[in-house]
Amino acid sequence: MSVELPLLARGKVREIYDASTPAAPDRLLLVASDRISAYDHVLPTPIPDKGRVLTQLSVWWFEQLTPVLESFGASHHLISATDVPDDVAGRAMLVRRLEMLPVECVARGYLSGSGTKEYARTGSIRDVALPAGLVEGSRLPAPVFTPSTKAEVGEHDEAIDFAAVVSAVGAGRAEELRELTLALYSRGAEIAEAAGIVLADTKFEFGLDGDELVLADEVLTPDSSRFWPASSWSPGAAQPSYDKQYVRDWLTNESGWDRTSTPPELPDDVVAATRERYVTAYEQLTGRSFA
Ligand SMILES: Nc1ncnc(-c2cnn(Cc3cccc(F)c3)c2)c1Cl
Repeated sequence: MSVELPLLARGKVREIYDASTPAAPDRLLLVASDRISAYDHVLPTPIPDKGRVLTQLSVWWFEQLTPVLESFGASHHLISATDVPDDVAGRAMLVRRLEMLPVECVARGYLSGSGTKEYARTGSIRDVALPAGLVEGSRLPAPVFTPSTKAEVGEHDEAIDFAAVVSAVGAGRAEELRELTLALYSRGAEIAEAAGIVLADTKFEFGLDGDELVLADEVLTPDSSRFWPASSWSPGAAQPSYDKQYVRDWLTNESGWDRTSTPPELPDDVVAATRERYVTAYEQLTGRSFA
């Protein structure tokens, strides 16, 4: 793939390019690859169309969430998902370049992953006390804002408390981030639930355009969120991932991989089933067929 623009950053499964021109400065191109990561490793086998499905899902969510953003006097960074280079058609977004805020804005509606461990130790998540008796996969009484700092490439994000957010962005902006994060999550979870998908948690990134708060990055995709099939939701154990479970199960039960060396290639049937999960999630959520 040869996007003839200066590469600014490369994530595990995405790249970001400088798309500014003298006529249109302060623009970036966010490109989603077909790469998939599991157990903190980028796998060698691409999932055909994963980049396109997740990009088109973000585009659709930007449309759905615009009323929530506007109610906060905020906006999103998407300029165009069609005015992009041919060789990344459908899997790239032309966006406004923002001054990114140094906070990963995570909202959790369910107990899972690091949240379960924190709850087991303290009976709460950050500064939010929770009822006793919750287990892995339990729905929380109300969604919780659990911010973290952006880690260096390859490291895990580090949990921070609300006071640290205030230190980073000021009290007013911190409160706005928490309220907007929770409102966007709640709207997303409501739409997902109607489509048979549990949106267990998600991570938003925001930036500033002048003094305006802007929703950035990818939004409510299975890479930035935990998607669980509602039909199999059963608190008390780790919930199956809507999109990555075939890959995780094969890697754990069939491949013999030791989870430290370079991961093996995926078999064709696991690739095909995983592609189908991404397409199905898109079609169930949006009601649109994936071209
Ligand atoms: N609108 C924006 N303005 C300024 N910066 C960003 C920005 C920087 N980094 N990221 C995360 C990321 C997205 C993809 C590939 C990567 F390597 C990293 C997003 C954005 Cl989205």
